[in-house]
Amino acid sequence: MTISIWRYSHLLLAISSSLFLLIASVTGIVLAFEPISDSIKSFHIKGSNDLSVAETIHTLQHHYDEIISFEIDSNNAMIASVITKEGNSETIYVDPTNGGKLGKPIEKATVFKFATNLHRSLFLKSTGRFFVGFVSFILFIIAITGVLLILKRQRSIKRFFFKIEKEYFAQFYHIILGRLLLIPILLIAVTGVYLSLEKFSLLPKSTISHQVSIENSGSTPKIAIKDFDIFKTITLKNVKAIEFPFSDSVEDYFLIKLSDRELIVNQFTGAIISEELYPFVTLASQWSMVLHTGKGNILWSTILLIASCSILFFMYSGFTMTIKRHKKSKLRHSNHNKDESEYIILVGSETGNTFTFATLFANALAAIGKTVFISELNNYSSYRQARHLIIFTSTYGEGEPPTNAKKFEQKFKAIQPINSIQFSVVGLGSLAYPDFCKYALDVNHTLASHPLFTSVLEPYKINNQSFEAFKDWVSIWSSTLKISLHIKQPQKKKKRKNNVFTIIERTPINEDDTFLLRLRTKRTIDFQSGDLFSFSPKEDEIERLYSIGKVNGDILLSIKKHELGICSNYFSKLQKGDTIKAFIKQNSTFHFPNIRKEVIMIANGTGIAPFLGMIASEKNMSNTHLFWGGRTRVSLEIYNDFIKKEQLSSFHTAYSQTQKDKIYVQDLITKEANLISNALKNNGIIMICGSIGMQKEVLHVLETISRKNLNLPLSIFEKKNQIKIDCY
Ligand SMILES: Cc1cc2nc3c(=O)[nH]c(=O)nc-3n(C[C@H](O)[C@H](O)[C@H](O)COP(=O)(O)O)c2cc1C
Repeated sequence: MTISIWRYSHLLLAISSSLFLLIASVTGIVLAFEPISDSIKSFHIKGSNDLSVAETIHTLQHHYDEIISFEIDSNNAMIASVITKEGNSETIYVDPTNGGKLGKPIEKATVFKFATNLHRSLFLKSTGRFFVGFVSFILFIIAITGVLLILKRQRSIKRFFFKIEKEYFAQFYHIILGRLLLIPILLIAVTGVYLSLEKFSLLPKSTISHQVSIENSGSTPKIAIKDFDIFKTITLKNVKAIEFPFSDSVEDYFLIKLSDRELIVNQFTGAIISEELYPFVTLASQWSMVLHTGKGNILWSTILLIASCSILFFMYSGFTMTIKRHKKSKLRHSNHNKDESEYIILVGSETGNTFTFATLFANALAAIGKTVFISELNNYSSYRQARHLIIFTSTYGEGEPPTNAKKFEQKFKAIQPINSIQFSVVGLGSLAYPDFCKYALDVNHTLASHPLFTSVLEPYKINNQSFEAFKDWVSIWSSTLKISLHIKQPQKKKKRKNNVFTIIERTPINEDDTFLLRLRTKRTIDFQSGDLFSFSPKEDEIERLYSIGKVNGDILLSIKKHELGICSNYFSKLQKGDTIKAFIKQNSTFHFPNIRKEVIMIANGTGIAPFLGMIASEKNMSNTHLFWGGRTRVSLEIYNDFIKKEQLSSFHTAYSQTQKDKIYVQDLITKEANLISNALKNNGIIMICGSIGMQKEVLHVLETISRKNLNLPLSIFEKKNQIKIDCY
């Protein structure tokens, strides 16, 4: 299957460096604990950072016979090399406030020594160091290609942190963690590369050469060290190390290493003999070390720890995603070659889901003895025996083709068909995106504009990979072509963890064969009205989804019993106290808006269920209007208890069977054109729930109103997510 260049690079680099990344991240996890452990055992004395160098030297000189040097470690503790009054030479941690000995420097723990060597050089000396540096560079590229993939998915930089549609655990958290930990991972990679370049002396020279000023090099006027101006102004906070003069000779001096510069100070007069800023390369090395190791900063080392763990997770989730995609996109072998086949099936798919449908369809045709050829849209060609072309394609970006369909249009223009062909296009997409199945519509348009291609059916759109909708299309297509097709069930999905729901109330079945179920579960589940109740009956294990109303924490379902409906018949027999196993799927694109806006709720039949929950949960519905279409007044009765008319701004009903002239919900909308156009203009939300037929009619009316009253196409408001749809 064709995959985009960025996904390909991301994957290839991840696979090729996986072993090294595994070692680097596991040792990185171990090493992240070192700064934490060091800081717990630190000899840092609180408040000592603010002592001046003058005070500190004065205190130490009282306490020790001679001071050779001292340095401040990454945890702000002072290590000094001294000669004690007893004449012993020692390197010890001292308390700068009183000069007292605190302890001896602790040797690095064996586990950290081992992890450091493995992390830095894989115990392979220079060769290993080179590999580690190179893998850091690869990690950097993996992170950048990851960013590009997220940008492609989110469609703009502005939307980088916008919501991600959850397909499955590995995919969702790969993206979520990738966004959250992008900066630490980039820093780990860049600093890793920098430190390796430094080790191989590939960076510009970073040593300082001091220019000694002659006029400050004399030994007069002699001043006590504690009175040196420069020592009085520098506090320990800024000091990295100080080397004391080797002898009383005027050529020997204090060497002061600060965080950004080095100073040479006359040991008699306290005058600055030389002052040099560190070059950028040295500062960058210091920063790289701190950022790469987290030394001296527990918060940063904790972030590094999380980032190292996340790299392991990315490896797991990345491979899971790849295997999943590969499995889905594996094309079954066509039972005939392209020039022998009567039925040509072409697939446009980015992440493999569309292949599942196309393959089921191809199998069904092959099962009744048809010659079938199935391939990717990019492989479009001429087909000697073809009579039917069936295209299944998803849509990406802003109505763009998936990667394996990008060349289709160009090839279609270039290749002359041999025979006249009947075609059908099935779009797989999601209503969560403004350009729902747009690419399928484009393909349909391209085919329709060719004289040798004849359309069998209107292009058909499938939302969220609905198997039900797919089966509907197969049945329409096959009855149009007078073929009897049997679609075999897809492979059973891994069982999800169902919850047990108890029926706590039900209404009798009314004259429209509709009834309400109220369900409760013992476990606390976080859900909202508009989410979906997922139930898979034992008979076929195919998932059915029902829009939920949430009423006082219970689930309210409105169900219409269909003569042959496995689920609706099963539900219709459930009595109070019965239990069923199901789970709740989040459907955040159909939640009531959080921000107070005008909301127009439009439903027909059982589509009212989520709105009943919204009315029950929302205290303030002063800006909310409900439009509902049913057969008769009696149809409304089962819902009456939940509709608080006085709470709503307005409630409009359309009964199709009550009067001679049928009135549908779209007729009510036409009548209230001003209400609708004002809501659209003022960023209000229109929510539609119910049958696909009603959705089509309502959208048509909304389009007309929008164009007439606002002079704008409805797509403007669809793009701004002002139209929310949950129809089936
Ligand atoms: C990043 C991204 C962008 C998408 N853009 C659209 C879109 O513009 N229009 C649409 O109808 N569906 C869009 N979808 C939904 C997919 O087309 C839908 O999930 C489809 O079933 C995926 O099929 P595939 O796995 O075969 O590619 C998008 C999905 C993703 C992840």
